[in-house]
Amino acid sequence: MNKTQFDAILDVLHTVLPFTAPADVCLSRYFKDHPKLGARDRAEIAETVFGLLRHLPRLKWACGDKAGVIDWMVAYWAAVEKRNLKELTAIFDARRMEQAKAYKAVRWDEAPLAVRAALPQWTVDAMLADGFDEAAVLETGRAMLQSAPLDLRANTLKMKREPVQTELAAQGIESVPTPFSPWGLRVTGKPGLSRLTLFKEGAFEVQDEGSQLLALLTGARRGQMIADFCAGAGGKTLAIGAMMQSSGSLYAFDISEKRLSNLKPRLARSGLSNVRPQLIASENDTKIKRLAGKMDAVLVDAPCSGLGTLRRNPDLKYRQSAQSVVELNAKQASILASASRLVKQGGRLVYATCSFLPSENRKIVDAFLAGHPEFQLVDVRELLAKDKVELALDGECMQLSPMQHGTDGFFAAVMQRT
Ligand SMILES: C[S@@+](CC[C@H](N)C(=O)[O-])C[C@H]1O[C@@H](n2cnc3c(N)ncnc32)[C@H](O)[C@@H]1O
Repeated sequence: MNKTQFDAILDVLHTVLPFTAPADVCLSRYFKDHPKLGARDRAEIAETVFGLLRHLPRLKWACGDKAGVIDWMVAYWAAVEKRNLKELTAIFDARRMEQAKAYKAVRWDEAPLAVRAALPQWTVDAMLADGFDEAAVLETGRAMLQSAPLDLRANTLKMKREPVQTELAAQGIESVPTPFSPWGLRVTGKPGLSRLTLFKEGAFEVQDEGSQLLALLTGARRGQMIADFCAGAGGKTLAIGAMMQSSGSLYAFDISEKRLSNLKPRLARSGLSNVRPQLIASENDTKIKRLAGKMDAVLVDAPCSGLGTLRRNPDLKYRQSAQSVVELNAKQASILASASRLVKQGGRLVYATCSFLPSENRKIVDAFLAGHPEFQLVDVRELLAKDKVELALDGECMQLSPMQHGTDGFFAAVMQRT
C-alpha cells in the first residue's frame, strides 16, 4: 500500500459511499479519468474498495458511530485483511496506528447477527421474515463476502466448449469446464478477455454459470418461438439463441433502450440472426398483446434486488431497502402475469431472479399459480436430469447459491400452460 493508492481509494470511496451510482460505474469512471494509474495500482484500488464495501456493516460496528471513511479503511486493513501493520506506517500517523492495533483485537463473535453476516439490518430482517434461520443468514452473508469466479459460456453456434478451452490455453489462459452448465468454462484468475480475437469473433461470452442454467431451463430448440421478456443487455438471450441454433424467432423485450442497445454489439459478435430486440413501454405494451398465445417458451428474468449477486455487486445491499423490495414485488407479479399471456398451450414459462429472498421468488410464483390455474409448476430437477445436469436442489424450484453451487444466487421456477 502506498500513498498514491491510499489517496485514490479515498477519492473513489467518496464517490461510491453516497450510493447514488453503482460502485463499478464509479470505479470505471475514476480509472478513465486517471489513465496514468498502472495495472497493480488499479487492482489494489479495486480490491480495497470492493472489500471495504463487502465488510462495511462490520467496519461501522467496530469503529462506532462517529467514525468516517479513513477509520473504516484502517479497520478494514487491520481487522479484516489482518495486514502487517508495518505496511501502514508510511500512510498513517501514530494515533491511527494505535487505532489499527485496537481494531486488530476486535471480537466479531460478540457482534449482533447483521454485523457477523456483514449485511445491513434491513436485509437480515427480510431474510428472517422470509423463513431463514440465524445459521442460514450467517452462511449466506458470509458466502457473499467471497469474490466471484470468472465464468464463460462457449457460443456453440460458433465453437464448442472444448476447442474454446484449448484456444484459451494456447493464449496462456487456464480454465476448467463448469460443473453444471454444458457450455461453461471457469477461468483461473481474472485475465483480460475482451482483447482476445476468440472473444471478438464471438466464440464465448462472459456469463455466470447460474445465468447459463436459467437459459437452459427454457428448453429452447431449433425453429421455436421464444420470448426473453426482460432481456436487458441480452446475457440470457444470447444463450437461448445459441440453443435455437439461430433458427426460429427469439423476441428480446425490455423497457430500457440503453440496455437493449448494449445487446447490439454482443449480438453482432454472436452470429445470431434470429433475435428481434423490441423496446416496449411497459409489460402491457400492445406489441405483447399481438403475440399472445404464440410462444413455445417465455423467460421472465425479472427486475429484482440483485442480492444474489452481492459477490460481484456488494454495494447493492446498501442501494436496496425493505421499501424497494416491496415495490419490486409488485412489479415482478405484474410482469409475470403479463408475460404469461404469450405462452402457447403446452408452452413453458420460466420465472427467474438473481435474489435469494423468497418474497421475490417462490412467493411471486405461488401467488401467480393461485390466480392462473391454467399453469402448473414443473419440477426443475426432472428437467435438469433430462439435460444430464446433476444439481443438488431442495425443492421443485431452483435456488442456486455460492456456498452450495459456486454460482450467484439465482432462482428459477418453471411452469407449463396446461
Ligand atoms: C435482471 S435484469 C435482466 C438481465 C438480462 N436478462 C441478462 O441476462 O443480461 C431485468 C431487466 O428487466 C427490465 N425491465 C424492468 N421492467 C420491465 C418491464 N415492465 N417489462 C420488461 N422489462 C422490464 C430492466 O430494464 C432490466 O433490463
